[in-house]
Amino acid sequence: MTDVVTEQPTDTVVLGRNQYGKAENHVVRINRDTDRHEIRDLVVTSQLRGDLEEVHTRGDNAHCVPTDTQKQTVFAFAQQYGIDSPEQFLLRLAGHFTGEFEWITGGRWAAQEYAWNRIDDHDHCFVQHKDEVRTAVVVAEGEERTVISGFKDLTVLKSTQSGFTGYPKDRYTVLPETEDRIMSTDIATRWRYNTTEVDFDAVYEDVKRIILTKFTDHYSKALQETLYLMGKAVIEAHPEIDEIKFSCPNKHHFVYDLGFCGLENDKETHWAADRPYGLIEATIQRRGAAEHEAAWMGIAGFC
Ligand SMILES: O=c1[nH]c(=O)c2[nH]c(=O)[nH]c2[nH]1
Repeated sequence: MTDVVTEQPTDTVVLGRNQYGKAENHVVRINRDTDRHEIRDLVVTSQLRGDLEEVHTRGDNAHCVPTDTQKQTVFAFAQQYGIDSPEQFLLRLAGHFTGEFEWITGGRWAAQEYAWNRIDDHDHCFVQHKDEVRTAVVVAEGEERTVISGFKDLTVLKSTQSGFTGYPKDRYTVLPETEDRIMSTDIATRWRYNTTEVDFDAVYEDVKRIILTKFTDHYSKALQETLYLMGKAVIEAHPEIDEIKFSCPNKHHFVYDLGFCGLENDKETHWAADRPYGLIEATIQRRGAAEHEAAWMGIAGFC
């Protein structure tokens, strides 16, 4: 063991302002009390201030409430008290930390909330309250024109009616099977027209509508199945579209284990992990239609 060097306060430096904590705890709280689920989606940062002099100057952690404890508290409070509003949630955290630890005299608590709207007033399917980014590509070869339209960053979530079972298991498999999980993705899609005689705005809106409605209307056995069903519905409804591609992250939402503090968590409080994520890509084509590899050249991120 190496010698522990404890720095003493000196005449040359003093500790200035400081605060510390756990940043960007992404907590998704589903209220499942009735079949009509409610969702609150917050990214919460907790930082403590107070008598932390010796934590810094002597390496004495007696006053250092771990950032991990701050994180656990955020998830435990989401489960225990729910999330009425970001402000109320942060005030509760502030009250807790300053009340629980007498040397913690203040702090800073911040949140960003992602708002969700119901898809078609659905009970448990939501689309994030932001606009997607629309994309368009035209490729010319001689007289031929090929149009590929699409969008990205259409974020959707179903809080139930999704599972993942029946997959092969080997010695590296730890994932438990589930028949009830959150499924969420940022939909990126592009579709290729077989004609330019199209009301592009109208078809765009209809493809988006079909994709959103399809997302809601089935129990999903995997994101792969849902992408296939969405693509199939688009191809079937639009004879002017021969091919549609998807590139969609499976945005994992892990049920937060709150057993450490005796709280049950029946798929209500989730940690929305940003990385790693599944990446599910697929092309759905009209049977018998000509392929057009050259039109896709230069469009990255789709297979
Ligand atoms: O919908 C899913 N598809 C997968 O391929 C997969 N793999 C995994 O671990 N979870 C999931 N979920």
